[in-house]
Amino acid sequence: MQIGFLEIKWTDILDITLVAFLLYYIYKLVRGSVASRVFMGYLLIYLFYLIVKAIGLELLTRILEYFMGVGAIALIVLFQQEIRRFLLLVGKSTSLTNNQLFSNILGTEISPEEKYPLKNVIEAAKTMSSEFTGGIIVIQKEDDLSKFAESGDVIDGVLSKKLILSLFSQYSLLNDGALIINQNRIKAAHCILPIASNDDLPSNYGFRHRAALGISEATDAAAICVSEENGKISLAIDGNIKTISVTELERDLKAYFLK
Ligand SMILES: Nc1ncnc2c1ncn2[C@@H]1O[C@H](COP(=O)(O)OP(=O)(O)OP(=O)(O)O)[C@@H](O)[C@H]1O
Repeated sequence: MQIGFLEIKWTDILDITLVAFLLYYIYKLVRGSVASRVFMGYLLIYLFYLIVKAIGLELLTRILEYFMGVGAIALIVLFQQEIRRFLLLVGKSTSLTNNQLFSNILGTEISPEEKYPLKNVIEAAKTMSSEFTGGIIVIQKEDDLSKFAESGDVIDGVLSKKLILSLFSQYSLLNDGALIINQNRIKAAHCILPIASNDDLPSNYGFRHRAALGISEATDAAAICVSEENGKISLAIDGNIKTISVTELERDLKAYFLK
């Protein structure tokens, strides 16, 4: 195909489409985190490098080339969480056990409702909210959370509303920190989560909310945060946190885990 003086082959269109998808997925993964600013910074330097190269400023081109060479390694270190999530995403969508046919043959099929028994968690959050009991409940998705579970106390008990409420009760020695849930088991309580680096958060979001946001930035887990101060429920997913009603909590958790 000829557009003006440009000759465009079908491979060029395929190339541009694939790059656009790649950039879109990278943007989706880093959106809202500090990594997104680093990514934008690197992109701007790269654009500057292209301009400098086109103009023919050789010394500056060389310096920028060296800088970007080292920068690429720095980016891998900085983006290791995002790269992991990206690879998990790719692996997940091509995984044999996710395929209906293979699941039936292998007999490994578990319905999403069985895998993520959200009802107990939603009920517990509702009660905690009405009683102004503060707490963070982290629901594991694909990413392994054992590193965070190890920072707390092992529970490994069957998930139930009563157990969640007992662990967060004011008389519990484990009511500080976060609860980590994996499928139908409460893995650990009293866990320490990474604190979010995002500094555009509302002033009423203290360390509890920042910890909930932090785990959602670092992994694909969802974190429910109930405020001790005002009983409000917030939900952190994919590096975003918002204060929501119980009905919205149910809707959003189902959309995230069951679809
Ligand atoms: N890194 C962390 N990981 C897990 N939990 C944490 C972490 N940091 C703080 N918390 C929890 O948050 C509590 C302190 O909450 P803080 O009052 O600072 O937060 P907040 O977001 O204002 O919540 P609230 O609305 O409930 O007051 C601590 O007692 C602890 O249970």
